[in-house]
Amino acid sequence: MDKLPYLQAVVKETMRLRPAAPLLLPHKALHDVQVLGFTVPKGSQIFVNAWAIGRDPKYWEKPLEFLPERFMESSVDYKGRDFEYIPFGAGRRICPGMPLAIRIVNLMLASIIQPFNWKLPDGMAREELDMEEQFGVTLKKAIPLVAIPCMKENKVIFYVFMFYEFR
Ligand code: HEM
Repeated sequence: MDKLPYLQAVVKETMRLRPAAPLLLPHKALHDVQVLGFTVPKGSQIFVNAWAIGRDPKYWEKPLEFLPERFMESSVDYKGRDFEYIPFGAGRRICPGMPLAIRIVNLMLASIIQPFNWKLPDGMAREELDMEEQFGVTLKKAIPLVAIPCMKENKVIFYVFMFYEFR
C-alpha cells in the first residue's frame, strides 16, 4: 500500500471520529431562516454538531469503527463541500487555517511514526486503551495517551523522547 495516501486517510478518519472542534464555533442567525421545516429565529445562537454528523449511520458505514480505508475509496473531503464531513466547518466561516493545519498534522504524524515503532506501556493491548473523550470547545482524550517510542533499526536519531504524552 502506498504510504502517503494511507497516512492522509488516517488523518481524515481521525478528524471524522474525533473532530478537534466538536461543535465548530458558535454561529448566529442573521435573519429568520427555515431549515428542514424548522424556523430558526433571527439572533439564535447555532451550534453545528460536527462530532455527531461524522458518526451518523445515514452517511457512514460502520460509523464507530476506525477505518482509514474508507477515505481511500471515496472523494469525500474536509474542504467544506461534503456536509457529512466538516471537521473544519463549511461556508464563509470555514477554518482559514485549514491548508496550513492539514500540512502540519500530516507532517507531525509522519515525523513521529517514520523513525519510531510505538508501543503501549506494560504490554497493554490496543483494545485496552480507554478512548473516552472529554468534551469542551475542543475535544480531548479524557485519559492522556502514554506511548513509548522504540527506535527503528538503522536510524540515526539525534533526539530521544523517552515518552510522548498526547491529549
Ligand atoms: C487541525 C487543525 C485545525 C482544525 C481541526 C480547525 C478547525 C476549525 C473549525 C471547526 C473552525 C470553526 C468553523 C465554523 O464554525 O464553521 C475553525 C475556525 C477558525 N480557525 Fe481553525 N482549525 C485548525 C487549525 C487552525 C490554524 C492552524 C489556524 C491559523 C493559522 C486556524 C484559524 C482559525 C480561525 C481564525 C478561525 C475562525 C474563522 C471565523 O470565524 O471566521 N485554525 N477552525
